Amino acid sequence: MNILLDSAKVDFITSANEYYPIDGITTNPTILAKEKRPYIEILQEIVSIIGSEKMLHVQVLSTNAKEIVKEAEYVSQILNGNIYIKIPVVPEGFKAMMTLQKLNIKVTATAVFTPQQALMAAKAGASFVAPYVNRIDNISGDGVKVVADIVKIFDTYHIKTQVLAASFKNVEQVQKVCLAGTHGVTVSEDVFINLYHHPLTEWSVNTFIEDWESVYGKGAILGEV
Ligand SMILES: O=P(O)(O)OC[C@H]1O[C@](O)(CO)[C@@H](O)[C@@H]1O
Repeated sequence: MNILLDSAKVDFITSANEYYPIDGITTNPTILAKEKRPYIEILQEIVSIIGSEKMLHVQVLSTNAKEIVKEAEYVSQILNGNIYIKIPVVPEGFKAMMTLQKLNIKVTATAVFTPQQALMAAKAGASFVAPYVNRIDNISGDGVKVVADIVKIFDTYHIKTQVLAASFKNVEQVQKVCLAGTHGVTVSEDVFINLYHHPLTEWSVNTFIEDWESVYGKGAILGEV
C-alpha cells in the first residue's frame, strides 16, 4: 500500500521524507504553479530529496497525443528518477498512453471520476489510475464507492494497474478508501499530518514525561539515570 505526498513544497517534502517512509510524490500543474519558480528546478530538487527509487508523478499540459509524448519524453529524460507521467483520461491521452507504453515510459491516468474511465485507462496501458475522491464527493457523488468499484473491477479482470486514490480533504475519506482496498493514496500536507496526529497521543506522551520527571528529574532518560 503506497502513501504519497501531493505536494511541491520542498521543505515539507524534506522533513516528511526524513521521518516517514513515504513512497513518493505527486504533483500537478496547480501545485507546481503555487511555488512561483521554475518547475524543472522544483522537480529536480524533489528527485534529489526522495532519491531515484521513490516515485515522482508529473503531469503533462498538452492536449494532443504527439505533444503529450514529447512532454513525457522531456520530463523522463531530464529527471533522473522513478518518473510517472500523469495524463488525463481523454482520447488524445489514451493515444499517448499506448505510445508511451511502447517507449517504456510509465503513466498515471489522472482526472479519473468514474470506474469506466479507470478501466479504459488501464487497458490503454496506465500503471496507476488516480480517482479524485473529494472532487466526486463535492458534486454529491460518492468518491469512496468509485474507488471501491475500480478496485473490484481490476480484481475481477486481474488487471495489474493500481489505484492511487487522490483529492482528499479529510482523514475519513482516506480511511474509507483504504478499507475499500485502494493500492495507494496521495495526500496533501494537512491530511498527511492528520493521518497520525491525535490530541490524546500528545497528552499521553506529555503525561508519561511529567510523571517520570517528577521522580527521576528533568530530562532524565533510560540508561542515563
Ligand atoms: O482536489 P484536489 O485536492 O485538487 O486534488 C486533485 C488530485 O489529483 C492529482 O492531480 C492526482 O495525482 C493530485 O495531484 C491531486 O491530489
